[in-house]
This record gives sequence, structure tokens and C-alpha cells, in this order.
Amino acid sequence: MAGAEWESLEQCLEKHLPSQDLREVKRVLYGKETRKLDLPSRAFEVASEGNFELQGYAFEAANEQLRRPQIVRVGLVQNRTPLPADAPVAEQVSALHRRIEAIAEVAAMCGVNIICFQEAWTMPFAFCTREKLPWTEFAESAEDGPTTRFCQKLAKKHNMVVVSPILERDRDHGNVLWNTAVVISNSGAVLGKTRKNHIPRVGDFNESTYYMEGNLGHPVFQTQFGRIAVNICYGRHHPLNWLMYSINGAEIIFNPSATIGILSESLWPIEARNAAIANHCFTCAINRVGQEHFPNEFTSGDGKKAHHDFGYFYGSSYVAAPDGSRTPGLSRSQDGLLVAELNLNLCQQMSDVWNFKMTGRYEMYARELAEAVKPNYVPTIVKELSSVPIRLGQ
Ligand SMILES: NC(=O)NCCC(=O)O
Repeated sequence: MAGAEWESLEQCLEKHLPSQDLREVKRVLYGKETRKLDLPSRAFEVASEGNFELQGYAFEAANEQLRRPQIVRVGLVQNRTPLPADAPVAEQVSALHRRIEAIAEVAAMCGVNIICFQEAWTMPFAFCTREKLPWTEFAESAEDGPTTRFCQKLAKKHNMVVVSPILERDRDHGNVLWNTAVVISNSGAVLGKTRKNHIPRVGDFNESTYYMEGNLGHPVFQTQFGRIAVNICYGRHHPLNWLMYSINGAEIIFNPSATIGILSESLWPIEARNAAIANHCFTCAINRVGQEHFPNEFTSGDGKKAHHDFGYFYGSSYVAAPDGSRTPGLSRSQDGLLVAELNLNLCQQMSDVWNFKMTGRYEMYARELAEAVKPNYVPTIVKELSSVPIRLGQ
């Protein structure tokens, strides 16, 4: 399994394919080509000085007579944890704040309107250890914890909506923990929060030790720049989870994630992109980068030896559009900022072409699902009535 040395699928294709083949391969793998955004050269300089990658693309939509284009720029941030996992908690959090502050500066230079960070961005992804301290100390209030206050300042300074996925401690309900994304308006006000609906119990992603499945449903946040929702990590394997955000009107669904190559890299390019197609919306898939090393050994419940390392977080963040096109991914090994310019008119345009909301048989599914979840449900399997073999010629 490749680690940091294998930079990206895109680089590999570009290196090895003749240009004619490359064009056709990209057409099939990536859909209609996204235009490269003309970002300020100073932004590239600052990104390079700050040792992170910057890429920018635009999705086009057809001109309409009655609606103006609804242009919005989103920024997806992927990053390593700058300090080792055994550094003091407060130092780790503050190093991450500083790192994100620097990346957000560049996002502002690129005209980003909505920025989203990776899942549980203020901490190492320590849930594999199943230890409580010190990891639970990273949890904060979604309403007024230090990270929310930090993001409020960013939002106000840059006139940017900030989506901040954190480990939440809910002091109004017995101080329990949640995997939460806080949505902060460009005014600096906390618009609300949303919680991870599906908790993985797969390999080292055994997060059920820390928090339960989210209880806030599928909220969509009306921002000045469009209607957004957040489907946190493992929720991307659940088509109905995407569907419900879309049914509530989401035009852009962010998918802040933490996932490793050995488990999910072949699923990664498909799932968020398929969700964009199926739901006539934009999706933004964000993954962290690098290898995280934990002080105490843990096992993965697979009969293999205990170890200190999570697998390799392969980055590769990308944006997918409702017409099935997508941006190239950010690198597998570097911190990065992906800027994508979206024309939200494309959502309705694609809905009018494909009509999935019209052809979807939601009533039928709702009726059948309501039956299927009952304890006494008998699956509808049609069987041959008689088990006596029919003799031909009699
Ligand atoms: N963070 C998280 O839910 N990871 C689970 C693994 C995956 O969904 O790829």
C-alpha cells in the first residue's frame, strides 16, 4: 500500500499516458473538464512558503435568461497534525489553529466564501486507541469553545463561512461527547451545528467508544453563499444520509473525513461523486494527510500484532459537481487548499436533465422501509410454490 512516496493518481496518469489517451482517460474518469482558476500569484507564493499545495478549479453552468449565475467559491483544507500526538494537548490545538489560520489567509486571498476543515481537525485521530485520556481533553463546546471562538474570528475577518468539524463536549446534556461540525456564518455568528449520523465500527475506526450516532437529523444551513450541509466521514457510505441533506435543500454537501488507504482509497473517488450526481448537488470530500503515531500500542482486532501507527491518511480531497464532473484531487502527501468555484445554477439544471427528484419513488420506499424495520418483517422473496420437481412429458 503506497504511502507518501506515491503523490497522486493524477500525477501518475500525467506521467505515463500519451496526451491523446490522457484526454480520453480524464474524460471517463473525471467527466467534463474543470477550468483552472486564475488565482493570485501571491497566493501561490504564500502557499509555497507555508509548505502547502494550492489548486483551483471552476465548474461551468449554462447561462439562463431569468436567473443570474450563483457563483460561490469553496475552500477545502487537508492537513497533517503539526505536532506529535504525545505533545501537550493545548500545544497541539494551538499549533493546529496556527496552521489553519495561515491556510485560511490564502483562502481569503483566493476569494473563498465557504471554507471547510477536515474531520476532528483540532486533534490527532486518536479514536483507534480506545483510550480516554488525554484524547477526550480535545473535546470542546460547539457554542463557545476555544476553537469555535477562533473560527468566529476567522469568519468575521475574512467574511467567510467556516465549517469546523470538532470533537464536541455537550455541557447541556451531561457533558457527553459528539462528533460535530459547527457552522459559523460569515458574520461571525454561530449558525448552528450538525452531528455525525453514522459511527464506524470497522478496523481501527472504532469510534463508538467515544460518542453515539448523531441526534440532530439532517440540518441544512442557509448561508449568504448558498445552502450547505455536512455529512461527516463514514456518512458518505450511506446513500440515504446524502439524500436527506439533499431533500432538505442542500446545494453543497461537505464531507470532512479521516480515512486510510488500506480501507477506503478505492471507494474515495466514487462515493462523494456519486452522491453529487444522485442528488443534483455539489459535494466536497476532504481527507486528512499523513501517518499518526500514538504513544501506546493498540490492536486492530484482526489477530495482527499491536502497533503504534494508524494507517496512511491519503489526502486526495476533491469537489464533485451534479453533472458528474470533478476536480483533480489534492496530493496524497501534502497539506493543501483546494479552491473550487461553483455555479449553483448547475444543481437545478442537472435536476431538470435527469429528474431524479421527480423519478425517485420516495413514497414507495418510505412505505416499504417503514415495514422493513419492523421486528416481524418478512422479506419479500418470491419462491416457487411446489418443491416437487415437475416431470416433463407427463
Ligand atoms: N472517520 C471515519 O468515520 N472513518 C471511517 C472510515 C471510512 O469511512 O473510510
